[in-house]
Amino acid sequence: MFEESSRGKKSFVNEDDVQGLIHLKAVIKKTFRLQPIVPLLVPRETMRKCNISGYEIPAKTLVYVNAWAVGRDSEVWENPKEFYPERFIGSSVDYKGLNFELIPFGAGRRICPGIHMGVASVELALANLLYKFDWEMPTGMNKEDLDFEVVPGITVHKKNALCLVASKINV
Ligand code: HEM
Repeated sequence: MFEESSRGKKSFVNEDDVQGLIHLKAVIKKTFRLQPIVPLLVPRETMRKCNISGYEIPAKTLVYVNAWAVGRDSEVWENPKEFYPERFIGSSVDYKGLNFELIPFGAGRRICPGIHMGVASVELALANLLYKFDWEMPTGMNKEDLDFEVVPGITVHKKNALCLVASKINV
């Protein structure tokens, strides 16, 4: 992700530096796909009667779009449950609302207006944590012990905190 020789030398990884971190960006996209923060987006109400894939939807029906399920749909994603962020490297699939298979920020008129601020915050925080520290699981913990339980709600949060051991890298 970073050149090992230059790691930790700057005081802060900024937005320009982040643009070159292709692998980090792919990992974030992959995480948005499998663990969307707003899994059912914001509910819609139909304005008039319509037909979606053969289903008659009456006017004024509350409709939820399941972004969580879309991100795991084997009809659009090969091996959907696999941790394989490289699938996004060189791919034009993005989360800006034009590719309906990846909609962690929604799409259309009600797409998240904070998308750029949200992405920049996640990228900058993660890049700086990885730039300054090495990260390990606590002794005795294996990747099989990682738990993905969440507290349900319009936005999801981890049920149990992920505890990791951070060691500041020597510059
Ligand atoms: C990683 C960070 C974020 C994620 C994943 C996210 C995701 C979403 C999603 C999925 C929606 C619903 C879109 C839809 O139903 O089509 C939404 C709506 C919204 N988001 Fe975000 N968001 C993030 C950050 C932000 C930030 C930083 C702001 C403001 C500074 C923001 C403000 C809003 C607002 C105001 C709406 C409602 C838009 C409307 O209904 O017209 N979001 N967001």
